[in-house]
Amino acid sequence: MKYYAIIVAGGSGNRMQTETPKQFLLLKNLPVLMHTIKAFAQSDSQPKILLVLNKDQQGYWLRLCEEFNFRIPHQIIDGGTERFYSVKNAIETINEECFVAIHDAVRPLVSKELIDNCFKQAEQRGNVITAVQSSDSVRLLRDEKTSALIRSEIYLVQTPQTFSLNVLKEAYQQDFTSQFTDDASVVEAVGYEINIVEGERNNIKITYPIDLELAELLLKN
Ligand SMILES: Nc1ccn([C@@H]2O[C@H](COP(=O)(O)OP(=O)(O)OP(=O)(O)O)[C@@H](O)[C@H]2O)c(=O)n1
Ligand SMILES: C[C@](O)(CO)[C@H](O)COP(=O)(O)O
Repeated sequence: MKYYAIIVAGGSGNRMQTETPKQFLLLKNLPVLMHTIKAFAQSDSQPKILLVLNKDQQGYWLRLCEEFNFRIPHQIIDGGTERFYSVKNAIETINEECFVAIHDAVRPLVSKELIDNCFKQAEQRGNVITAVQSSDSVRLLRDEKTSALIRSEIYLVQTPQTFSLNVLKEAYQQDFTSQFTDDASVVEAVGYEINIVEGERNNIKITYPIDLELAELLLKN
């Protein structure tokens, strides 16, 4: 079976509030995005890597690759205005039967073991997304009233999210809605059940400044 990894790095990082988009910030002296690509390149699955980048940032990325002597092969795809369109652009370039892991560039601590497990489980079950059970109590706020949810039923979703290419091609024909916050929600909307595999607690998404500080602490030397 062939494997692909779509690494989405087409965002502008508004919540991070740094001039340089967060995917290019240094984490232990290497841009965040390079850590992420390295994890996929080191996996046994050896996926073909598609990197989605905003057109305006592609030149900057190529200069970073020179500066850091970063030689892992990857194909650059133009980003879209929403994560949905960034993923869609990448899917449209793939034309062979395969399994595709979609991963946020800003989750640089993903392990190669988790990546390999996702490809293996997706082949067995059709699709698989990574998630961890909530360790906090959770409440729903609706119509100004809060109510407790059953914590053991709540999963916090991560990436990689891995699917067969055919399923992704079908799902990404849909029109975008703001409820599509990840790939699982897009695939579910065309009728597929989504399978969960245990994620990793340190597979954090760098969203706010504190997340970068946490990643520095969590990253093994
Ligand atoms: N149009 C977009 C928006 C997001 N992403 C990517 O999707 C991942 C998860 O998105 P998020 O953390 O929301 O990143 P940003 O959109 O950059 O952040 P913000 O929402 O704070 O602006 C990131 O790796 C981001 O680069 C993308 O490829 N294309
Ligand atoms: C895909 C994702 O990382 C799963 O948790 C998340 O939904 C991305 O959300 P964001 O608002 O685009 O950061």
